[in-house]
Amino acid sequence: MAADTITITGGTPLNGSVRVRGAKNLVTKAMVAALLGETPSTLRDVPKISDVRVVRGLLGAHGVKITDGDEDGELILDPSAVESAHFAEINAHAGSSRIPILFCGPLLHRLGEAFIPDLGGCRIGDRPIDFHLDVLRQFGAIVEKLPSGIRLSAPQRLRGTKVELPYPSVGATEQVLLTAVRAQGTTELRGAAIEPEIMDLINILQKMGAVISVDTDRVIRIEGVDRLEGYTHRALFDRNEAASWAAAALATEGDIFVAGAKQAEMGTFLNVFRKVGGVFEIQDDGIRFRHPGTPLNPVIIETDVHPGFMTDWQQPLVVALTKATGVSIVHETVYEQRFGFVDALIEMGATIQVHRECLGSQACRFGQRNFQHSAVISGPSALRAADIAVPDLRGGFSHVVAALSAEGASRVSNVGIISRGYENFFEKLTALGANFTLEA
Ligand SMILES: CC(=O)N[C@H]1[C@@H](OP(=O)(O)OP(=O)(O)OC[C@H]2O[C@@H](n3ccc(=O)[nH]c3=O)[C@H](O)[C@@H]2O)O[C@H](CO)[C@@H](O)[C@@H]1O
Ligand SMILES: C=C(OP(=O)(O)O)C(=O)O
Repeated sequence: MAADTITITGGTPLNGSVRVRGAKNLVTKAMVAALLGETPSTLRDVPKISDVRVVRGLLGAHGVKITDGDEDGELILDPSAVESAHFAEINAHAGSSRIPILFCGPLLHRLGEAFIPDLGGCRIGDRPIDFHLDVLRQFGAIVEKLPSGIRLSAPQRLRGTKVELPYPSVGATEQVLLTAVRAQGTTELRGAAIEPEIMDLINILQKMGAVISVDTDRVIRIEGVDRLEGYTHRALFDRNEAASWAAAALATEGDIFVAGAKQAEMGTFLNVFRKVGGVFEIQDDGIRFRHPGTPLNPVIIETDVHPGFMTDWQQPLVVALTKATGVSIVHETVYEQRFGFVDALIEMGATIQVHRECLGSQACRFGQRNFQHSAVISGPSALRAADIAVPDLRGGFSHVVAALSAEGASRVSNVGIISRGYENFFEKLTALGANFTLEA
């Protein structure tokens, strides 16, 4: 279903079961890693989301042959005929994803050149790529800013280096990993991000023949090798999707079993879910999340890099916090502009104020810089229907959940963006008993 506007009649709790497959934030990078292998790779549990389609198109434009395997969600990626692609072709495929920047290291190793297209991704801050370009330069890449975009070249083999990131960026850490594994010599990365998706990417690279050790205090050491093989891997589950459905269960007073969710990668979320009053049951094949049937509690949260409270969990949870009795505070420390989505919630009757100050125990990078990055949510509020437009992926999920928990019929436009990160979103809503119609 490709409809972009949905009419939702709220008031029905979401009850039932949904299954999450491989994480958007791992699967797409695993697909890029296949470029590094001399032999084909097999990736399992790949969800049908638009970010996967974008990366598939971009790999195809570079000569990678991708076929579906026998199992549903299995991709075979054959990189034996990798070739350069033209700027126009790359830009045409780059779409709404941020992943194209991660092609740089593998393409520099294989072809000696790479182009960086216009990047997509959610507009929740400036999202510069300075860390990426700085580390690529440190490996020996030449970065040229041309009128048509950024071209990178590696006249000689890239060399291992000592890198220290100013902030534990997920993407820049992956950039270092995907570049260092085939560079000459050892790379030491300090200030690395250590999100579970990064650890799973390291698992994949190790299967390919890489030598990577994760030390204490955000230090990762990579010993470059001359050759990597293809891998076979089942992707880590999408903990961000799982957290979204958990928040939806709370906001709609429902009960949702998320098949495929696992405790280990969700510990920080589960603590907060419990503090809000949510009830969860860890089972062998998933986690059941439900509303307690009594009023929800307010909480104070600061988003942070792993093992902190993930920023991508914040937006869906805020909807549930509009229903809690008392004042909740969310201090967003990862992105400077991630509260645009609350305007729609306010229009629907939520009481939310957004502040420039750091309302938390840590002064973050955005304090004193005029970014509205702390939200104060006072509840409980009975939300009412409105006509709203989805601003970004998680904001979109939140808007849909707000409409599902509101009284009356809401019209939510631009819902197509939600397919960037949620597989079979409308089918899942139907399975959970949501009352909605899609505009043709
Ligand atoms: C596809 C993917 O995996 N997306 C995830 C990834 O995004 P992404 O990899 O883009 O996020 P980063 O961790 O790099 O960004 C974190 C912060 O660092 C800043 N920064 C980053 C790079 C840079 O060169 N310069 C710079 O200043 C960003 O503007 C942001 O404020 O990690 C984020 C943080 O967990 C998640 O919210 C995204 O879902
Ligand atoms: C911010 C997100 O993703 P991206 O980096 O792909 O925009 C997200 O998944 O919430």
